[in-house]
Amino acid sequence: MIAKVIVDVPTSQTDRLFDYAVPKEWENVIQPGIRVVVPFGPRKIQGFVIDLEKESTLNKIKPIEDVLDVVPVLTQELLELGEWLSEQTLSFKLSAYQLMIPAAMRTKVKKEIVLLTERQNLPASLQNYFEPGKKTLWSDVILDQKANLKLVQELVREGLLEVRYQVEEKGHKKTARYIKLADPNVQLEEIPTRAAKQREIVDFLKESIEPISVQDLLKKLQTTRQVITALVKKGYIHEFEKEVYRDPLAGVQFEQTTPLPLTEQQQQVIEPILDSLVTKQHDTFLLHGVTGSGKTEVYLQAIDKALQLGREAIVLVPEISLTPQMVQRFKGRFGSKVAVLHSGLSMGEKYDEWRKILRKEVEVVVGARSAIFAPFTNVGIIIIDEEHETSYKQEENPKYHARDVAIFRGSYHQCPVILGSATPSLESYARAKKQVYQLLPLTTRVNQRAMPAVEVVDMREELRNGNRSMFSYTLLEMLKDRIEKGEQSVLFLNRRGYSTFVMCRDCGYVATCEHCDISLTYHRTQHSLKCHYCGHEEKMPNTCESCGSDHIRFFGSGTQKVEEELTRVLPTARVIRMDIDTTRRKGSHERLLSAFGRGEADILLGTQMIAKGLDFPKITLVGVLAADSMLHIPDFRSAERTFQLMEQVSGRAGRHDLEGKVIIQSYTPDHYSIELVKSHDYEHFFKMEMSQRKVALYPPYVFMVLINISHPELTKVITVSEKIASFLKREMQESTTTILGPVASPLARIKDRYRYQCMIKYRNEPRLLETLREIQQHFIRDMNQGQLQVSIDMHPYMFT
Ligand SMILES: Nc1ncnc2c1ncn2[C@@H]1O[C@H](COP(=O)(O)OP(=O)(O)OP(=O)(O)O)[C@@H](O)[C@H]1O
Ligand SMILES: [Zn+2]
Ligand SMILES: [Zn+2]
Repeated sequence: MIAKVIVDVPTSQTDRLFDYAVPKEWENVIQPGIRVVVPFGPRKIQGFVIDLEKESTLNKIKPIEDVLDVVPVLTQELLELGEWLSEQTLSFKLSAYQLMIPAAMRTKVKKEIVLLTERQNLPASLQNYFEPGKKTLWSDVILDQKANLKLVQELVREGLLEVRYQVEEKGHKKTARYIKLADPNVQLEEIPTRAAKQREIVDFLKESIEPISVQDLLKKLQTTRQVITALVKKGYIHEFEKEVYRDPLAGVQFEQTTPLPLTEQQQQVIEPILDSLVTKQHDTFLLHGVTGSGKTEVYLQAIDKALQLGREAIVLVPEISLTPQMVQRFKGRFGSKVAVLHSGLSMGEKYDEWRKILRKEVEVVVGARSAIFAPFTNVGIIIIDEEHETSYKQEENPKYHARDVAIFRGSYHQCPVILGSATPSLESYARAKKQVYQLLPLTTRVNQRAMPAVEVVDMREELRNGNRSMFSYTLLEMLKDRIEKGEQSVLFLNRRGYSTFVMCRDCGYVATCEHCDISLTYHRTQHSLKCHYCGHEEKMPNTCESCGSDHIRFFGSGTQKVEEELTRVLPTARVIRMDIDTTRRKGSHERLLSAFGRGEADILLGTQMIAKGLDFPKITLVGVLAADSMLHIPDFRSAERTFQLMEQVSGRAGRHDLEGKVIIQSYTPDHYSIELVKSHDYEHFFKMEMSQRKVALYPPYVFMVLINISHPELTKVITVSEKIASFLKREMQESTTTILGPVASPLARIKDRYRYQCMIKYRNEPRLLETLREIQQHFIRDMNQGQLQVSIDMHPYMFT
């Protein structure tokens, strides 16, 4: 028997299956999805077993040296998914598989085998490894006798043993002492009546189904340690170690919630979802529901159905909205059936949550992007909330999009996938229009609550009227009014995109590229404006091309500056500032939000991180300080992002009984992405934006690939970039595919590496993946030496 192994060496040459002999004793034990240690040249390294075969075509193969898992850490589905993912993202198979297992398992920590039963219940040959009070290391058992592995594997399956990583962490409290009856049928009369306390314990244990921890028992029965010890000595009860998970939410009380009666619209959208669940059909739904329309309740009830059918649920939410408020809603409905995965967890906590999934101790996982790889085997529904969020795309290798993975898994399990958003991505909405996805609209807020009234303030006008402050008269008046009434306000400042573009403060004019319809970027060193798509360059103007004013300059200020200004104009206002600086420490994000929730501040001032998920009844005013800053990022999605963000921020106001009001300050109030927020008209925005994309040839009309080339020497970057561009021009279909560049990247130098990029726009290019692979292969030697980097991003979201 031989095993086909992907080894832990991330290079192109080793990105293939290697053959290793399976030792006789390990046949039928080693399965696909198990990790092994194999000799590789002079070293011993880890690898994933992908497949097993009768024999090898090679005549000399080395044997597997050690086994790292008793049960596969990757299911058959995940093995196939990894293969597909590495093809689609042009990355190493190894990297794809490593995405799917928790970091704790990739570190070099020791494993121990934990006894979950009495020693005498083990086969005789294993008993000696388990001395009372001593830890049993995996390596001692397995490497001693190869045949032990098979035994251990069986015992793990039967639940008598468990293999556990020793992830050492601060505050690590992994096990507790537990007790249970030695003989569940013990007669109470056997214990002398004078030992009343002992009788009480035995009586209690006879009644309880689950083992109880010593600590809990002491508290419950008001008894002492001595009584327990006496019972253990007499052999009536057993004391043992039991794992307690590191629970990130320990101590947090979740109020149990029950399904709400659905509104008519909610009823209409849930029906097709339940249909596809029951008939085991893979459909992708786009749940387009305005802010506050009750999408979450639809998710909850659809998940409920999946669980009733004995299937599992995966829910993705953006990292930024994985707040206790969000987690609460899932834990409140499904309690301990929910595992939560997000980047705020420690390595050990993540490992614990992941194991709960693998062992089927939970049925629902709520998590950020990587939770899409949850090792469930009977998935019944996959939900991606806020599907338009770009954080669902991973920006490092493998550069995958969680939506694509969701659809792969949905089709594997023949189950529905729900993409939900108040402002769907253009790509998804276009697919829904073409009936690739099924559109499910929720057009009104729950209980007919009004959408907030939006007013756009023209900041050019303010300047003309002599107001040079960053707050318009209207916004300032409204803020004062809310403070007087004891209501709350949210002030949103967009930090992205500052000081890359130049704008006329008199007329709002922003210079754009005449070829690409993309904002030009200011380059300080040459004092010029450049296009990062095609390379077009022009001189920095001294006067506005549109109105002749000389008020043409950079734009922007930070949250700290806004806060200072705010306390100057509104000295009595209590302000909570939320930005990267104030939320650096673990837990500070939640602390600030709950302080605001308790009404300890009048104004919440913040960046992107306050744009979504907030559901506070007293927020009646939302102010957006500079709506334009995102609009002029050199990115073809900038209008889409602006509309989405404005709509999301507006959605925070007036979600409950009090009416909401939104003030958007802008230098380009007539731009459709700002103008259309007034009427909350997504459909109209979609039409406008689609026509722009059509003219300029951007997704969803074409697909894109971004190739980034970097090297410490500028000349080398330029030569390689030019070679790549001309190779592409030769290989791709001239009539339907466009190659843009090479051109310096928006961030032209990072960490002393010069950066250039090429872009491909295509509709249908059957040889694309193959050609890109060829490029990777061609520069393999330079790349291995670490100097040159050529990174390929299929369907890119970041153009820096
Ligand atoms: N059927 C219902 N009956 C009564 N209240 C409901 C119902 N469905 C949802 N709600 C309530 O309406 C409010 C808004 O719902 P929810 O937060 O789910 O909306 P959403 O569409 O997810 O909004 P957003 O996109 O802004 O996050 C919540 O307070 C929720 O509890
Ligand atoms: Zn251009
Ligand atoms: Zn002007």
